[in-house]
Amino acid sequence: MARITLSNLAHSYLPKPRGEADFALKEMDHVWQDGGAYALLGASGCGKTTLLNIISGLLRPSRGRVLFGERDVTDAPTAERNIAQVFQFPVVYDTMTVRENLAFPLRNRGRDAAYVEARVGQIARMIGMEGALDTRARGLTADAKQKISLGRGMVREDVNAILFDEPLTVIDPHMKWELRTQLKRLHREFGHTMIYVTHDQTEALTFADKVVVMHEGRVVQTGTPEELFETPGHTFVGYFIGSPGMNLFEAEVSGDMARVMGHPVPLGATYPPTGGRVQIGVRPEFVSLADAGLPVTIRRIEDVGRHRILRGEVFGQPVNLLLPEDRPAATGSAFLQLAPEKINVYSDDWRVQPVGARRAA
Ligand SMILES: Nc1ncnc2c1ncn2[C@@H]1O[C@H](COP(=O)(O)OP(=O)(O)OP(=O)(O)O)[C@@H](O)[C@H]1O
Repeated sequence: MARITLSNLAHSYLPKPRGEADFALKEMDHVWQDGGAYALLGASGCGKTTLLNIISGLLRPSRGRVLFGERDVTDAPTAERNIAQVFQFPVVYDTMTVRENLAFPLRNRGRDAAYVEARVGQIARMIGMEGALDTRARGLTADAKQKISLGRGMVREDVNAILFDEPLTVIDPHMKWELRTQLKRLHREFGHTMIYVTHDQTEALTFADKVVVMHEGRVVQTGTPEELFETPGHTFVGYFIGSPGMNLFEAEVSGDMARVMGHPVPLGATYPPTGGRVQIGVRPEFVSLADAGLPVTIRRIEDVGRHRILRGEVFGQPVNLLLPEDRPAATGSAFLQLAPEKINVYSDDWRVQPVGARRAA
Protein backbone atom coordinates (compact mmCIF):
# COMPACT_ATOMS: atom_id res chain seq x y z
CA MET A 1 0.00 0.00 0.00
CA ALA A 2 1.17 3.52 -0.59
CA ARG A 3 0.52 7.17 -0.05
CA ILE A 4 -0.54 8.73 -3.37
CA THR A 5 0.72 12.23 -4.14
CA LEU A 6 -0.52 14.39 -7.00
CA SER A 7 1.99 17.16 -7.56
CA ASN A 8 1.24 20.22 -9.73
CA LEU A 9 -1.20 18.04 -11.60
CA ALA A 10 -3.39 19.38 -14.41
CA HIS A 11 -5.14 17.80 -17.35
CA SER A 12 -6.62 18.99 -20.62
CA TYR A 13 -8.15 16.71 -23.24
CA LEU A 14 -7.12 19.24 -25.88
CA PRO A 15 -3.69 18.85 -27.52
CA LYS A 16 -2.97 22.59 -27.25
CA PRO A 17 -4.90 24.04 -24.31
CA ARG A 18 -5.00 27.83 -24.46
CA GLY A 19 -6.40 28.91 -21.11
CA GLU A 20 -7.64 27.55 -17.80
CA ALA A 21 -11.07 26.90 -19.28
CA ASP A 22 -9.51 24.24 -21.55
CA PHE A 23 -8.43 22.16 -18.53
CA ALA A 24 -10.76 19.42 -17.23
CA LEU A 25 -8.53 19.39 -14.12
CA LYS A 26 -7.07 22.70 -12.99
CA GLU A 27 -3.64 22.63 -11.39
CA MET A 28 -3.76 20.82 -8.04
CA ASP A 29 -1.62 19.36 -5.28
CA HIS A 30 -3.24 16.60 -3.32
CA VAL A 31 -2.14 13.77 -1.03
CA TRP A 32 -4.17 10.61 -0.45
CA GLN A 33 -2.87 9.17 2.81
CA ASP A 34 -2.00 5.50 2.96
CA GLY A 35 -4.99 3.54 4.26
CA GLY A 36 -7.50 6.39 3.98
CA ALA A 37 -11.14 5.81 2.99
CA TYR A 38 -11.90 8.73 0.69
CA ALA A 39 -14.97 9.75 -1.25
CA LEU A 40 -14.47 11.95 -4.30
CA LEU A 41 -17.69 13.91 -4.54
CA GLY A 42 -18.89 16.41 -7.12
CA ALA A 43 -21.47 17.16 -9.78
CA SER A 44 -21.43 15.48 -13.17
CA GLY A 45 -18.56 16.70 -15.36
CA CYS A 46 -16.42 18.20 -12.55
CA GLY A 47 -13.47 15.91 -13.32
CA LYS A 48 -13.82 12.97 -10.91
CA THR A 49 -13.33 10.22 -13.49
CA THR A 50 -10.46 12.12 -15.09
CA LEU A 51 -8.69 12.26 -11.73
CA LEU A 52 -9.32 8.58 -11.01
CA ASN A 53 -8.03 7.54 -14.43
CA ILE A 54 -4.85 9.55 -13.87
CA ILE A 55 -4.25 7.75 -10.56
CA SER A 56 -4.83 4.33 -12.14
CA GLY A 57 -2.71 5.13 -15.19
CA LEU A 58 -5.48 4.90 -17.77
CA LEU A 59 -4.76 8.55 -18.55
CA ARG A 60 -1.47 10.44 -18.59
CA PRO A 61 -1.78 13.96 -17.09
CA SER A 62 -0.88 16.90 -19.36
CA ARG A 63 1.12 18.37 -16.47
CA GLY A 64 2.53 17.33 -13.11
CA ARG A 65 3.54 14.10 -11.43
CA VAL A 66 1.86 11.14 -9.73
CA LEU A 67 3.82 9.49 -6.89
CA PHE A 68 3.07 6.21 -5.10
CA GLY A 69 5.09 6.54 -1.90
CA GLU A 70 8.41 7.96 -3.15
CA ARG A 71 8.11 6.34 -6.59
CA ASP A 72 7.22 8.52 -9.57
CA VAL A 73 4.64 6.50 -11.56
CA THR A 74 3.53 9.25 -13.95
CA ASP A 75 4.73 7.23 -16.93
CA ALA A 76 4.12 3.77 -15.48
CA PRO A 77 1.36 1.72 -17.13
CA THR A 78 -1.71 0.63 -15.16
CA ALA A 79 -0.40 -2.92 -14.80
CA GLU A 80 2.66 -1.70 -12.90
CA ARG A 81 0.67 0.39 -10.46
CA ASN A 82 -0.89 -2.51 -8.61
CA ILE A 83 -4.30 -0.91 -8.36
CA ALA A 84 -7.76 -2.46 -8.39
CA GLN A 85 -10.46 -0.48 -10.14
CA VAL A 86 -14.23 -1.00 -10.12
CA PHE A 87 -16.22 0.84 -12.75
CA GLN A 88 -19.82 2.00 -12.98
CA PHE A 89 -20.83 -0.97 -15.14
CA PRO A 90 -19.88 -4.63 -14.68
CA VAL A 91 -16.62 -5.96 -16.09
CA VAL A 92 -16.85 -9.76 -15.80
CA TYR A 93 -15.95 -12.78 -17.90
CA ASP A 94 -19.30 -14.14 -19.07
CA THR A 95 -18.01 -17.63 -19.82
CA MET A 96 -16.51 -18.05 -16.34
CA THR A 97 -18.37 -19.00 -13.18
CA VAL A 98 -18.69 -16.56 -10.30
CA ARG A 99 -15.93 -18.49 -8.49
CA GLU A 100 -13.58 -18.28 -11.49
CA ASN A 101 -14.26 -14.58 -11.92
CA LEU A 102 -13.46 -13.84 -8.29
CA ALA A 103 -10.37 -16.07 -8.35
CA PHE A 104 -9.00 -14.58 -11.57
CA PRO A 105 -6.91 -11.71 -10.09
CA LEU A 106 -5.40 -14.12 -7.54
CA ARG A 107 -4.62 -16.94 -10.01
CA ASN A 108 -3.11 -14.35 -12.30
CA ARG A 109 -0.63 -13.50 -9.58
CA GLY A 110 0.17 -17.15 -8.85
CA ARG A 111 -1.48 -17.46 -5.44
CA ASP A 112 -1.80 -21.07 -4.21
CA ALA A 113 -5.06 -22.95 -4.53
CA ALA A 114 -5.86 -23.15 -0.80
CA TYR A 115 -5.43 -19.41 -0.36
CA VAL A 116 -7.54 -18.68 -3.45
CA GLU A 117 -10.34 -20.95 -2.25
CA ALA A 118 -10.43 -19.35 1.20
CA ARG A 119 -10.24 -15.78 -0.05
CA VAL A 120 -12.87 -16.32 -2.77
CA GLY A 121 -15.20 -17.80 -0.13
CA GLN A 122 -14.69 -14.78 2.12
CA ILE A 123 -15.37 -12.27 -0.66
CA ALA A 124 -18.39 -14.24 -1.94
CA ARG A 125 -19.95 -14.02 1.54
CA MET A 126 -19.24 -10.32 1.61
CA ILE A 127 -21.11 -9.68 -1.65
CA GLY A 128 -23.87 -12.17 -0.79
CA MET A 129 -23.05 -14.61 -3.62
CA GLU A 130 -21.77 -17.66 -1.76
CA GLY A 131 -24.76 -19.64 -3.03
CA ALA A 132 -24.01 -18.84 -6.69
CA LEU A 133 -20.28 -19.62 -6.87
CA ASP A 134 -20.66 -22.28 -9.55
CA THR A 135 -23.11 -20.33 -11.72
CA ARG A 136 -21.84 -18.94 -15.01
CA ALA A 137 -21.81 -15.13 -15.16
CA ARG A 138 -23.51 -15.03 -18.56
CA GLY A 139 -27.08 -15.50 -17.32
CA LEU A 140 -26.83 -13.23 -14.28
CA THR A 141 -28.54 -9.86 -13.86
CA ALA A 142 -26.58 -6.57 -14.20
CA ASP A 143 -26.93 -6.17 -10.45
CA ALA A 144 -25.33 -9.57 -9.75
CA LYS A 145 -22.59 -8.96 -12.31
CA GLN A 146 -21.72 -5.66 -10.66
CA LYS A 147 -21.43 -7.43 -7.33
CA ILE A 148 -18.90 -9.77 -8.96
CA SER A 149 -16.98 -6.73 -10.27
CA LEU A 150 -16.91 -5.32 -6.75
CA GLY A 151 -15.75 -8.66 -5.40
CA ARG A 152 -12.98 -8.85 -7.99
CA GLY A 153 -11.88 -5.34 -7.03
CA MET A 154 -11.64 -6.32 -3.41
CA VAL A 155 -10.20 -9.83 -3.68
CA ARG A 156 -6.48 -8.92 -3.67
CA GLU A 157 -5.01 -7.92 -0.34
CA ASP A 158 -1.74 -6.56 -1.75
CA VAL A 159 -2.98 -3.67 -3.92
CA ASN A 160 -1.76 -0.07 -3.50
CA ALA A 161 -5.31 1.24 -3.64
CA ILE A 162 -8.83 0.32 -4.70
CA LEU A 163 -10.58 2.86 -6.90
CA PHE A 164 -14.36 2.80 -7.22
CA ASP A 165 -16.06 4.86 -9.94
CA GLU A 166 -19.77 5.16 -9.05
CA PRO A 167 -19.84 1.39 -8.43
CA LEU A 168 -23.38 1.16 -7.05
CA THR A 169 -25.25 2.86 -9.90
CA VAL A 170 -26.85 -0.37 -11.16
CA ILE A 171 -27.37 -1.92 -7.72
CA ASP A 172 -30.84 -1.86 -6.15
CA PRO A 173 -31.29 0.59 -3.24
CA HIS A 174 -31.42 -1.96 -0.42
CA MET A 175 -28.30 -3.77 -1.62
CA LYS A 176 -26.51 -0.42 -2.01
CA TRP A 177 -26.67 0.15 1.71
CA GLU A 178 -25.55 -3.42 2.39
CA LEU A 179 -22.57 -3.21 0.01
CA ARG A 180 -21.46 0.15 1.37
CA THR A 181 -21.45 -1.31 4.85
CA GLN A 182 -19.39 -4.26 3.57
CA LEU A 183 -16.89 -1.91 1.89
CA LYS A 184 -16.45 -0.04 5.16
CA ARG A 185 -15.93 -3.31 7.00
CA LEU A 186 -13.35 -4.39 4.43
CA HIS A 187 -11.58 -1.07 4.86
CA ARG A 188 -11.42 -1.48 8.63
CA GLU A 189 -10.17 -5.06 8.29
CA PHE A 190 -7.50 -4.60 5.60
CA GLY A 191 -6.74 -0.88 5.67
CA HIS A 192 -6.56 -0.45 1.89
CA THR A 193 -6.43 3.06 0.52
CA MET A 194 -9.86 3.44 -1.06
CA ILE A 195 -11.09 6.22 -3.32
CA TYR A 196 -14.78 6.12 -4.03
CA VAL A 197 -16.16 8.41 -6.74
CA THR A 198 -19.76 9.49 -6.44
CA HIS A 199 -22.08 12.41 -7.06
CA ASP A 200 -24.35 11.20 -4.25
CA GLN A 201 -23.69 12.94 -0.95
CA THR A 202 -25.29 10.16 1.11
CA GLU A 203 -22.96 7.59 -0.43
CA ALA A 204 -19.96 9.86 0.15
CA LEU A 205 -20.79 10.76 3.73
CA THR A 206 -21.59 7.21 4.81
CA PHE A 207 -18.60 5.59 3.14
CA ALA A 208 -15.71 7.94 3.73
CA ASP A 209 -13.58 9.14 6.63
CA LYS A 210 -12.52 12.03 4.40
CA VAL A 211 -14.59 13.53 1.61
CA VAL A 212 -12.82 15.32 -1.24
CA VAL A 213 -15.23 17.75 -2.91
CA MET A 214 -14.56 18.73 -6.52
CA HIS A 215 -16.08 21.62 -8.43
CA GLU A 216 -15.28 22.67 -12.00
CA GLY A 217 -12.00 20.76 -12.14
CA ARG A 218 -10.72 21.76 -8.69
CA VAL A 219 -10.64 20.18 -5.26
CA VAL A 220 -12.50 22.82 -3.24
CA GLN A 221 -12.38 21.09 0.15
CA THR A 222 -11.15 17.91 1.81
CA GLY A 223 -12.66 17.20 5.19
CA THR A 224 -14.60 14.91 7.47
CA PRO A 225 -18.36 14.86 6.95
CA GLU A 226 -18.67 17.07 10.08
CA GLU A 227 -16.21 19.64 8.72
CA LEU A 228 -18.07 19.83 5.41
CA PHE A 229 -21.31 20.39 7.27
CA GLU A 230 -20.08 22.88 9.89
CA THR A 231 -17.51 24.87 7.92
CA PRO A 232 -17.95 24.50 4.15
CA GLY A 233 -14.73 25.86 2.63
CA HIS A 234 -16.47 27.01 -0.54
CA THR A 235 -20.05 28.05 -1.26
CA PHE A 236 -20.35 25.04 -3.60
CA VAL A 237 -19.71 22.67 -0.66
CA GLY A 238 -22.39 24.46 1.35
CA TYR A 239 -24.85 24.19 -1.50
CA PHE A 240 -23.99 20.62 -2.62
CA ILE A 241 -23.91 19.00 0.83
CA GLY A 242 -27.01 19.10 2.97
CA SER A 243 -30.65 18.86 2.05
CA PRO A 244 -31.59 21.57 1.38
CA GLY A 245 -28.13 23.12 1.01
CA MET A 246 -26.73 26.13 2.86
CA ASN A 247 -28.48 29.52 2.60
CA LEU A 248 -26.37 32.37 1.23
CA PHE A 249 -27.03 36.08 1.63
CA GLU A 250 -25.17 38.98 0.07
CA ALA A 251 -23.79 40.93 3.03
CA GLU A 252 -21.36 43.50 4.34
CA VAL A 253 -19.15 42.24 7.13
CA SER A 254 -17.33 44.31 9.71
CA GLY A 255 -15.69 42.63 12.72
CA ASP A 256 -18.30 40.43 14.37
CA MET A 257 -21.31 41.94 12.63
CA ALA A 258 -22.81 41.35 9.19
CA ARG A 259 -25.42 43.51 7.51
CA VAL A 260 -27.90 42.10 4.99
CA MET A 261 -29.46 45.03 3.14
CA GLY A 262 -28.69 47.15 6.22
CA HIS A 263 -30.20 44.67 8.72
CA PRO A 264 -27.72 43.69 11.43
CA VAL A 265 -26.88 39.98 11.77
CA PRO A 266 -24.53 39.15 14.69
CA LEU A 267 -21.73 36.69 13.81
CA GLY A 268 -20.21 34.09 16.13
CA ALA A 269 -16.64 35.27 15.46
CA THR A 270 -14.66 38.32 14.38
CA TYR A 271 -13.60 38.61 10.73
CA PRO A 272 -10.77 40.53 9.09
CA PRO A 273 -11.62 43.23 6.52
CA THR A 274 -12.89 41.25 3.52
CA GLY A 275 -12.90 42.26 -0.14
CA GLY A 276 -14.59 40.79 -3.19
CA ARG A 277 -18.17 39.56 -3.24
CA VAL A 278 -19.07 38.95 0.40
CA GLN A 279 -21.77 36.49 1.45
CA ILE A 280 -22.79 34.93 4.73
CA GLY A 281 -23.82 31.27 4.74
CA VAL A 282 -25.98 29.43 7.25
CA ARG A 283 -27.53 26.00 7.02
CA PRO A 284 -31.34 25.58 7.15
CA GLU A 285 -30.89 23.69 10.44
CA PHE A 286 -29.65 26.90 12.12
CA VAL A 287 -32.31 29.38 10.96
CA SER A 288 -35.49 29.88 12.97
CA LEU A 289 -38.63 32.00 12.91
CA ALA A 290 -38.59 34.81 15.48
CA ASP A 291 -40.40 37.97 16.53
CA ALA A 292 -37.67 40.20 15.10
CA GLY A 293 -34.69 39.83 12.78
CA LEU A 294 -34.33 39.46 9.02
CA PRO A 295 -37.65 40.03 7.26
CA VAL A 296 -38.71 36.94 5.30
CA THR A 297 -41.53 36.35 2.83
CA ILE A 298 -42.70 32.78 3.33
CA ARG A 299 -43.61 31.21 -0.04
CA ARG A 300 -44.50 27.66 0.98
CA ILE A 301 -44.08 24.94 3.57
CA GLU A 302 -43.21 21.40 2.47
CA ASP A 303 -43.82 18.34 4.57
CA VAL A 304 -40.93 15.92 4.03
CA GLY A 305 -41.75 13.33 6.68
CA ARG A 306 -39.40 13.82 9.62
CA HIS A 307 -39.62 17.61 9.42
CA ARG A 308 -41.03 20.47 7.37
CA ILE A 309 -39.07 22.79 5.10
CA LEU A 310 -40.03 26.43 4.99
CA ARG A 311 -39.14 28.06 1.66
CA GLY A 312 -39.06 31.81 1.44
CA GLU A 313 -37.16 34.91 0.36
CA VAL A 314 -35.08 37.51 2.17
CA PHE A 315 -34.75 40.64 0.01
CA GLY A 316 -35.28 38.50 -3.08
CA GLN A 317 -32.67 35.92 -2.05
CA PRO A 318 -34.02 32.37 -1.49
CA VAL A 319 -33.96 30.96 2.02
CA ASN A 320 -34.84 27.54 3.44
CA LEU A 321 -35.21 26.52 7.03
CA LEU A 322 -36.25 23.40 8.88
CA LEU A 323 -39.38 23.82 10.96
CA PRO A 324 -39.91 21.76 14.09
CA GLU A 325 -43.10 19.65 13.95
CA ASP A 326 -44.86 21.72 16.60
CA ARG A 327 -44.05 25.19 15.14
CA PRO A 328 -47.09 26.66 13.39
CA ALA A 329 -46.29 28.66 10.26
CA ALA A 330 -48.21 30.12 7.37
CA THR A 331 -47.24 31.88 4.17
CA GLY A 332 -46.80 35.66 4.46
CA SER A 333 -44.35 37.91 6.28
CA ALA A 334 -42.25 36.92 9.28
CA PHE A 335 -38.75 37.35 10.74
CA LEU A 336 -35.72 35.08 10.88
CA GLN A 337 -32.93 34.60 13.40
CA LEU A 338 -29.66 32.98 12.29
CA ALA A 339 -27.62 31.16 14.97
CA PRO A 340 -24.50 33.42 15.13
CA GLU A 341 -21.96 30.65 15.85
CA LYS A 342 -23.22 28.67 12.83
CA ILE A 343 -22.70 31.45 10.28
CA ASN A 344 -19.74 31.29 7.87
CA VAL A 345 -18.44 34.24 5.87
CA TYR A 346 -17.42 33.93 2.19
CA SER A 347 -15.43 36.17 -0.08
CA ASP A 348 -15.68 35.38 -3.79
CA ASP A 349 -17.08 31.95 -2.78
CA TRP A 350 -14.16 30.97 -0.49
CA ARG A 351 -14.61 30.78 3.29
CA VAL A 352 -12.96 33.57 5.26
CA GLN A 353 -11.08 32.39 8.33
CA PRO A 354 -12.19 34.33 11.43
CA VAL A 355 -9.45 36.10 13.39
CA GLY A 356 -10.96 35.58 16.80
CA ALA A 357 -13.94 34.73 18.92
CA ARG A 358 -16.80 37.17 19.11
CA ARG A 359 -16.53 39.99 21.65
CA ALA A 360 -18.73 39.49 24.73
CA ALA A 361 -21.98 41.40 24.34
N1 LIG B 1 -12.20 11.59 -23.41
C1 LIG B 1 -12.58 12.86 -23.26
N2 LIG B 1 -12.35 13.76 -24.25
C2 LIG B 1 -12.70 15.05 -24.11
N3 LIG B 1 -13.28 15.57 -23.01
C3 LIG B 1 -13.52 14.73 -22.00
C4 LIG B 1 -13.19 13.33 -22.06
N4 LIG B 1 -13.55 12.75 -20.89
C5 LIG B 1 -14.08 13.74 -20.14
N5 LIG B 1 -14.07 14.92 -20.79
C6 LIG B 1 -14.53 16.22 -20.26
O1 LIG B 1 -13.79 16.52 -19.08
C7 LIG B 1 -14.63 17.06 -18.07
C8 LIG B 1 -14.57 16.19 -16.81
O2 LIG B 1 -15.15 14.92 -17.11
P1 LIG B 1 -15.17 13.69 -16.09
O3 LIG B 1 -15.76 12.51 -16.79
O4 LIG B 1 -13.81 13.54 -15.49
O5 LIG B 1 -16.18 14.25 -14.98
P2 LIG B 1 -16.97 13.44 -13.86
O6 LIG B 1 -16.97 14.34 -12.67
O7 LIG B 1 -16.40 12.08 -13.68
O8 LIG B 1 -18.42 13.37 -14.47
P3 LIG B 1 -19.50 12.17 -14.41
O9 LIG B 1 -19.95 12.10 -12.98
O10 LIG B 1 -20.57 12.64 -15.34
O11 LIG B 1 -18.80 10.92 -14.86
C9 LIG B 1 -16.02 17.16 -18.67
O12 LIG B 1 -16.18 18.46 -19.16
C10 LIG B 1 -15.99 16.16 -19.81
O13 LIG B 1 -16.85 16.56 -20.84
